[in-house]
Amino acid sequence: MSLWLAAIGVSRGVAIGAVHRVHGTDLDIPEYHVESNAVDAEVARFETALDDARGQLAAIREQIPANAPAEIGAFIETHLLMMQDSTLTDTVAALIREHRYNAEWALKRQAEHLTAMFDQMDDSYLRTRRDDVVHVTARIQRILLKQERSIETHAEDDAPPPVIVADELTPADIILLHQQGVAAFVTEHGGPLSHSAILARSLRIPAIVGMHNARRMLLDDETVIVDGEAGHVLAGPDEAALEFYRHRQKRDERYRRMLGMLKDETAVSTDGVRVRMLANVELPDDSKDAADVGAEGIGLYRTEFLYMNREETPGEEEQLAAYRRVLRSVDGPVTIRTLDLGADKTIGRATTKTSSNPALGLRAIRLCLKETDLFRTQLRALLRASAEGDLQIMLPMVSNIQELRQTRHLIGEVMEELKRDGLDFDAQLPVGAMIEVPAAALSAPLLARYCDFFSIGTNDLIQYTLAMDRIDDEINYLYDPLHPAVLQLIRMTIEAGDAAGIPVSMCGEMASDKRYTALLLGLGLTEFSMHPASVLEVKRAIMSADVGALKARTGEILALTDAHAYRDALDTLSQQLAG
Ligand SMILES: C=C(OP(=O)(O)O)C(=O)O
Repeated sequence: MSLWLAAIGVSRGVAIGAVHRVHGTDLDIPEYHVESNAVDAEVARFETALDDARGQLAAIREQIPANAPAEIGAFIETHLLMMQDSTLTDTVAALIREHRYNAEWALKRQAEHLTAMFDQMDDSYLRTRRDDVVHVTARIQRILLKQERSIETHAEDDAPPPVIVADELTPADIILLHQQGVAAFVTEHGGPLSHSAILARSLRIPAIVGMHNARRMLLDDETVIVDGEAGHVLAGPDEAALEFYRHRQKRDERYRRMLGMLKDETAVSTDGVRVRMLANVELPDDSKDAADVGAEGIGLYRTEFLYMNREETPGEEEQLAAYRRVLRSVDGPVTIRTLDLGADKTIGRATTKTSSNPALGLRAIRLCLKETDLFRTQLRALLRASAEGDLQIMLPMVSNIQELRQTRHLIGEVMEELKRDGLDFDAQLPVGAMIEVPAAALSAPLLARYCDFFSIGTNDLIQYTLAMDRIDDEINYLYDPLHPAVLQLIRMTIEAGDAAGIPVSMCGEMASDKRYTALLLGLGLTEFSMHPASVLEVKRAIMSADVGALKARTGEILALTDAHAYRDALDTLSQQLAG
């Protein structure tokens, strides 16, 4: 019998594959004592599980394709090393012998001890090793509990592609799983604006979040259809459903081919307004996708992904090579955002303190201005790369002028250093700010004095304006790009940019959603940046829009005070080009 489940679709497309449940770190660990004469066998059981876990990781390491980002290998190496560490291995064996604990319980006790120790450490790098302990012990626990259905067991050629069903997936998990050829992701938690969802969209992998109890309802290896647009999962589909969705896959493919014909067209509205179409990229190699859809440049390169899944932060030369790669792969300007760490994006050598409210804590530009060595290395690499192409530096989470002044001062110092070192850079390279907190939008006319451009980050702007956590699926209903407060802030930012004569683009997810294209054009936006998968679709909407008419209509709508009339009119306007 088929089972129909619904949740939040966050990355479009249809996938047909076999369920592969990834058990998280929330395992139920049994506690019991083994008989005295069974202690040796219990230790052996633990050691076999440990060996299996090492074997799994070694096998995954072998499967990493040659073109995969280097950090994926480093991430696996760290876990392998940890599995050889005696504080984990010998101590667990000793606990089994001493207390006659079952292996799972002994491992749990030692993991708790280690994580508590890491939590208390003064060194932020060591403190964050706790996550590695949690992940490594969960892998061994899953083997002991026989709950491990690792993705490498699906490696046979004719096996259906795996649909990963998990409690939640970090951006690092997504990168890792993508390398292994997954068909779709379904998670119990997460929201459409989580970085994992954004990553799934840019990798064009259908994904659904917020499907509570998915791991209970779906069984390993059963066939499922994932509709990433509607947010539906159909388990155990009959032949008619399979036929319907195979047809949908073909239709989607035809639609993509039709859009492909727009690749070399310029985005000009029916009344002659020229709009610039830029792409967002997460990894240097993604810029190839941007070129494939004819993007006119990169509007947002999220550099934090260079820092993930690895022990050490990337050095100047490595960053320089990555930035050069992006610059070479696209024609047009490349806007590189400085490190935006914090909240749902963390790195192995995380530098953030554990904060009770990470989204409001020491993150992004705040963190960079505190950890200036980290920031200087990135600025040196960025400035050196600027000698070779049209590069712009974009600062995340700016909320006051002081941050811009400090950064500009630091850039000046780094330029002096490079001059002394005899290294080239573009002394005129544009430096701009993301407008993603309400304070920045409200003070945009002032910030504009220190910025060469603005880019509106609607993902965070909506989160901070509406006081809703972008990764919390429980309050996803509050996520509303059409909220009057959000639209006013967008409008103010565009007007401030126009008045100061600096370009304003939008790189948040709102720019990539064709339902909002008409509204954004009506608000005066002329630069859109989005993941490559949406560029052609939004371009198509722009090419059929009359911007003059939309501006007049948008002005009238925003002046409405009747909430219902406002909402209805906006919905109509939003749908106008979305068809
Ligand atoms: C583009 C944005 O940044 P992030 O990487 O945080 O999604 C945004 O906030 O809109």
